Amino acid sequence: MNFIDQLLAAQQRNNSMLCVGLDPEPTRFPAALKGDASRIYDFCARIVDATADCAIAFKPQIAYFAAHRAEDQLEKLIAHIHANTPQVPVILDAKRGDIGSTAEQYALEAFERYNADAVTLSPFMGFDSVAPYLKYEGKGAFLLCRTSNPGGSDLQGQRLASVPGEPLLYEHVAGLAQGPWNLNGQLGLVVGATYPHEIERVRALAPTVPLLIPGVGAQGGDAVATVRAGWRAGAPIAVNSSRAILYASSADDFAQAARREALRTRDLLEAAKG
Ligand SMILES: O=C(O)c1cc(=O)[nH]c(=O)n1[C@@H]1O[C@H](COP(=O)(O)O)[C@@H](O)[C@H]1O
Repeated sequence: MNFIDQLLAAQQRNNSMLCVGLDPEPTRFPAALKGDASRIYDFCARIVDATADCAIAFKPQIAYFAAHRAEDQLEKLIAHIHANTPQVPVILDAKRGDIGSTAEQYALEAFERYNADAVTLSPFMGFDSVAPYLKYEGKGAFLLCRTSNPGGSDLQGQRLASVPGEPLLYEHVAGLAQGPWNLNGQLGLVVGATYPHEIERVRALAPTVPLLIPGVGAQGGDAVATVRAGWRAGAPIAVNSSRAILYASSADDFAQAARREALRTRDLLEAAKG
């Protein structure tokens, strides 16, 4: 099954557009695990197991593992998800972007070392920096388009006078992902939940690609406005929340609290479909 079909199947099975972000910070772990980077896998596996039936995807952020020399725990975690929850795909949030020869190594890392189903990429270096990922049949790649942070507009909001129609940079990226760059039909776009107007614009320019939409929860994005702007039947959206779910409780009941917050967010997103 290719990545987009995996997303559609998980969305249907779990009635969910919620992507559970796995951004483990040992200093925020509950007392029994607190400060212990060797317990990153244990913490994340508990979250995965508690939210597996209400997620469209899991999104581990690689920096939270690499910073703690915990790449082996990330490998083990993704293997755990595939073994126990094969119906929920894994998006490796690595935001890679480099010349083709280096991109080949990054693609190998994402899809063979970690066995992720999709990866996040920066499109800043152009098509030849994205192409190596597209050689992996069935794997997905999300291009940063209009990111959730305020500084995203510094570059993404600039107008391209030399491109027909003079689009803003993020609009141009959306058009490339919907059209000429989408060689294997597996490209998606990242658009922040903090900018619903821009989600709507991206959806108009890229009506069929999947959208990864981070920014609900800790960043304060509007879940209802996000779904209204981005959801269309047949074009999946994965709305990510990380810290609000992971750290819903700092006590021993952290996994149950994560589940409650995941269910609450999942239901809010579903209700907004109208
Ligand atoms: O690519 C991403 O996932 C991403 C893009 C973006 O525009 N904004 C954004 O916050 N993210 C990631 O989404 C997650 C958001 O985490 P919370 O703010 O804790 O929900 C982090 O892992 C970010 O790195």
